[in-house]
Amino acid sequence: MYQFLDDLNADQRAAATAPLDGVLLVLAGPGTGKTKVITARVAYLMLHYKLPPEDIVVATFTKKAANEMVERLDVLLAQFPEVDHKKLMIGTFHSICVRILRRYGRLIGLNSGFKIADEADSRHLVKKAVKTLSQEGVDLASKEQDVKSYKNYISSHKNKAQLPDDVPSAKSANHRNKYLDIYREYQEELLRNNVIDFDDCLLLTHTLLKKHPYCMGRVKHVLVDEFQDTNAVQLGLVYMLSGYNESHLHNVTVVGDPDQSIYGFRNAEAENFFRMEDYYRQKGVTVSKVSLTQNYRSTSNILNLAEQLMGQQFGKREQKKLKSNKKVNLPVELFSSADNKVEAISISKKIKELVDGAVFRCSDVAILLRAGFLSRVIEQELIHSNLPYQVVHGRSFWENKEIRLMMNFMRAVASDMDWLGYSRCLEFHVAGLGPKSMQIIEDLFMEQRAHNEPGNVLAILEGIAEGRVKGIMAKSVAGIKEVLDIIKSSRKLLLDDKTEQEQLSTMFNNIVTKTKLVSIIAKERADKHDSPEEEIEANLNELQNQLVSFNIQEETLLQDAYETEDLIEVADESFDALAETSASLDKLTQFLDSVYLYEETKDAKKTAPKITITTVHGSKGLEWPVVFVPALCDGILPSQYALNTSLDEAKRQAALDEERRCMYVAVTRAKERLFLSYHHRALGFSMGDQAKTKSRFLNLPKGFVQSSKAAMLKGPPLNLSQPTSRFANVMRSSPSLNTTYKGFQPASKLTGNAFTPEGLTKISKPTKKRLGMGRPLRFLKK
Ligand SMILES: Nc1ncnc2c1ncn2[C@@H]1O[C@H](COP(=O)(O)OP(=O)(O)OP(=O)(O)O)[C@@H](O)[C@H]1O
Repeated sequence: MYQFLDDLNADQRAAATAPLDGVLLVLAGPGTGKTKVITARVAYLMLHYKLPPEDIVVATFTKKAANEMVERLDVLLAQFPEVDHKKLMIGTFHSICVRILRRYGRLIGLNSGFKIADEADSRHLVKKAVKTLSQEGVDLASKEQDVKSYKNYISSHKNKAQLPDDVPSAKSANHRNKYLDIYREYQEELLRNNVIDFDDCLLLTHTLLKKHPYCMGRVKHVLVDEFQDTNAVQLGLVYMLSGYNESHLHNVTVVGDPDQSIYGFRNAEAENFFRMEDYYRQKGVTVSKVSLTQNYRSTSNILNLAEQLMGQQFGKREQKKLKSNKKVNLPVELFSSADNKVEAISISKKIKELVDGAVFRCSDVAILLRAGFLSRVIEQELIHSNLPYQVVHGRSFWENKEIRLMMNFMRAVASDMDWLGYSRCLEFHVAGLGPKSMQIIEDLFMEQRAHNEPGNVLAILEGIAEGRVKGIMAKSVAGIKEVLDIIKSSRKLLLDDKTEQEQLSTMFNNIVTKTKLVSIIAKERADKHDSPEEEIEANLNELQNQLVSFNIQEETLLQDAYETEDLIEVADESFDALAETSASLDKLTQFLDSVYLYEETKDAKKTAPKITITTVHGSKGLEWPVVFVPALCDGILPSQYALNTSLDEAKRQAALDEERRCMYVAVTRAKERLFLSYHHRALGFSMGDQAKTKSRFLNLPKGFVQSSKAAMLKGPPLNLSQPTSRFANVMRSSPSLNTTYKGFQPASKLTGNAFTPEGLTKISKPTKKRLGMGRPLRFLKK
């Protein structure tokens, strides 16, 4: 009927074309085409059942997955120009919720110009809540560790859809729950500061839809990808989004694989499949299930190993019988090395062998790591071997000081209501601005907020600059004037008669230059590096790239006039409050939102031919012909936490099961070749070398892997004093160290460093040092 259905096998087609009404659960193993099916189903819903795209909600696990789905739809629907799939409400749960809150948040007292709090904001506000309660006489510990446990308490309740009043102990008057007091005070702080935290994106939408379900009353179908990683609030959101439109009640499609549930630390619950089934059956809704067993990705050796691994699971699990369609079936290789450096050398040699044999290209290869810190030693060896690679960033990139500061300056440029963003800029840039002066400014802002105004930090700072506020030292007033100049001049640049990309990049450079960010942070790091500018500039270039190349998400669903009169009023007020002065400012705001929602904007698969290094969590939903999973040692995979004997048995087993699923996700990314490895010593830790043992997950019966002892470590010894030009070539191709975007001047140019749009001209000592170059490696000295 539709050509795209011809590309599906019978089970896949049954899922894609299932009846519109009712609940469809697609439970299937890795590589069985779940993504393909959900995409085809969306197309089918629009074409066959004529559902308007703006009435369909599609929740994906990452922004990347949403983009990929839209691209696939571009192809599937090429012959149907009448269907505008760009209007789909598609994105991560968090981004969909933020869009809903921006539009209707007013109904629950939220200001539409809210910002999303980052880790630092949220920690700061917890500390503030503790301070306020302590001043009221509550005895509270306030060490970093305590703050962390307060945050965990808050987050775990938010993930169960419990606001302070919903926490069970809130109803018992018998004892005072200090944690709950902090939670309550923290929520007030968020509101006072006009920010919401990461968990609130979901929780507040949940609260909104509970009270005002008609807001999203036109939704006709809800689809969720990677359903095994949803938490209780997300499940509740699915119920609500699909539970109001009477003509399309409870129309839901979810796809997923309980074996790939690896977000337990964010309270994801793989049992949601079964909960959902029970919930709808009790409501008398038809629930149908389709399972997919044909695997199109991996060889049978890879599939057998994966199944064997999951057979060790403590928890209940149905056996999977996946069939491979691959003709060539090479063994999975396992090798052990004396230490992590030998392991890294073995990996780069093996990659060279595969690439030189012209069987694979570098872009066919991925190295998947349990934790980001494991990449350093591997990067070093890839550079030595002249192998181009890219590191797909984890959270750590966003935690660099220069990145956090730039983000705060951009937050201030984007909104005058963002006191937390402004306060970090003031702390950084204004000399002599002590806690007392900061308190004066904060009090003025809070006074505005107490009068139900959104708050305007810029106006307060202007008041100070004009001498209308007492108590701020003259030296600080001069600094405040500079901050005002940075913000105002940056905004002006966003209105210049230039392309959007040029506006954003000149705005970015303006902040870098006027704050003297590079030299100030470099000075702070001088004791750790010989010349840290290079690393700071590389990071800033990367941030600038991400900003300029950011893809704005269409918000059509929420801009359509389908609402009742009351809702139109709410939405219009929100729109007025958000009335932006330029498209670039709009884009800046969306970019900031996406970063605070931790949505990686760079696409791992779309860059030049390079080896990908990423974490297992970052590899979800992706596939490569060749996959290496190194450092399979107890304490790494499974992580130390899961081995902690002080945990009670049930918790320890659950943690181990989650770690095992992590390994399952890693190995099932491989299409043709899979290389597993471990080492006996980890070198180069500040506490000294560490002895390591083989991961318990590798205790497999004979025949599943082909073992060797660092057998690949052959060939000429590595020359560690290679000419710098050789490094330069590699550095040029490594975006993690130097990226440029066509059409704008890299931030590094402003400080005249060795970066050029073409790449690095030399590797300086600090970079070598960061990557551990320039000193003989221990194992070679032996
Ligand atoms: N019917 C089919 N015919 C040919 N190739 C297919 C078919 N279905 C899926 N594939 C291919 O199989 C691979 C895996 O598909 P997809 O990424 O959709 O799987 P998945 O089930 O979402 O995997 P995972 O859960 O591991 O992320 C892709 O390369 C896809 O193009």
